[in-house]
Amino acid sequence: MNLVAPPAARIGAGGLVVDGLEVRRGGQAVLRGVSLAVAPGEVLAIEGESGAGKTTLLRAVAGLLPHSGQVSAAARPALVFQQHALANRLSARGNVLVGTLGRVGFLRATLRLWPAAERALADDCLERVGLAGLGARRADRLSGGQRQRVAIARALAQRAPVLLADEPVASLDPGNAEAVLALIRDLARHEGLAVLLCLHQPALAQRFADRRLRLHEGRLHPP
Ligand SMILES: Nc1ncnc2c1ncn2[C@@H]1O[C@H](COP(=O)(O)OP(=O)(O)OP(=O)(O)O)[C@@H](O)[C@H]1O
Repeated sequence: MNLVAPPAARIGAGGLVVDGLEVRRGGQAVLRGVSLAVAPGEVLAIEGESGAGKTTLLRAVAGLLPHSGQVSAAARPALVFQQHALANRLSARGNVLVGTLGRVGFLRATLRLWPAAERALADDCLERVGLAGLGARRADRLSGGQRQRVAIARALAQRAPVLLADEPVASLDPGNAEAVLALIRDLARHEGLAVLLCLHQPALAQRFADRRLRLHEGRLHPP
């Protein structure tokens, strides 16, 4: 087993524990018994060359890929992707409200009958990511950095205890990349989120993550 974890006492009810994760894609073993743990308030960065299996790891942890092994989290993790995956025609607030779908229900969401409390939460999430006042702006009229902040606000609106972020700054310029990673780190610290993120750039991982691991040949190693 490839167990790389902080002291067990640090993993509270809100953290993430992955044990013996195995995933095959296209007939090949991509993950071969990956185990890790992320405590609430902690940022764990996964590095690795292209094709190492970083996206596969996050998608399996999110329950989006068939796998064997155990994934334990208090609730379904929230996901932030490299390409934001925002609905362009919706406002920033509308995109954040999508994060509340699990509570509000598809029918009310389709009719845009969002409860006042969820609208207030969406505005609060936008404020927490530094976008107060931009709630009404269409997503396709936001900058790349602002769009990634909306994606993070949408994840916050899910109220998930675990945030999975796949190359969240790959499409951003260096200044925006640092600002978004600082935001993710601060949200972990102040709101107790357990954050598992994939990053290409070791220098950024070194600056913004509490711990780093490298995925190589299907297993986790020290960086
Ligand atoms: N849909 C798929 N079907 C079959 N094999 C796949 C599929 N998606 C990815 N793979 C393979 O799984 C392996 C891991 O891919 P993955 O996308 O997880 O790597 P990655 O580390 O995220 O790469 P990158 O940094 O380039 O995004 C690769 O060998 C890839 O070719």
